[in-house]
Amino acid sequence: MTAHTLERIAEVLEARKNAAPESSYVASLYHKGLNKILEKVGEEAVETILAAKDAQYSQDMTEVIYETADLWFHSMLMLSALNIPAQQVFDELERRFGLSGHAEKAARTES
Ligand SMILES: N=c1c2ncn([C@@H]3O[C@H](COP(=O)(O)OP(=O)(O)OP(=O)(O)O)[C@@H](O)[C@H]3O)c2ncn1[C@@H]1O[C@H](COP(=O)(O)O)[C@@H](O)[C@H]1O
Repeated sequence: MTAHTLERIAEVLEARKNAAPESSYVASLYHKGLNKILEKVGEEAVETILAAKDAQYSQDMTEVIYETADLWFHSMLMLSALNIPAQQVFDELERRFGLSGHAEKAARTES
């Protein structure tokens, strides 16, 4: 996957806003509403954490990769439901690129 893949997913999520709920998983979640989408984000976050915990002992990364993909996908769906362009998150990460986390936190707490 590249950043381009996330951009393509964002485009599909936007297009699904006009789709019938029974025709698509994404459309069905839009139809159920933001609370259901947030529930899925929470569920996928927990599943990712559990998979990561197991992976450190088993050294099998398959599940953690699968669950992280679910988490990223549902997080993008959350942004889309709130009409936040995924590009704004890409821009924020780009802005932070090369900036140490410690320096970034110091800049935030000074202002
Ligand atoms: N990347 C994904 C993607 N990742 C995960 N999922 C779905 O997310 C769900 C994950 O939920 P769970 O693991 O809890 O499984 P579940 O039991 O099916 O879910 P629940 O019934 O419990 O809600 C599964 O149904 C997956 O199929 C995805 N569904 C869609 N996409 C992308 O979105 C596009 C549009 O999808 P549709 O709207 O369905 O055409 C697709 O072409 C993909 O690119």
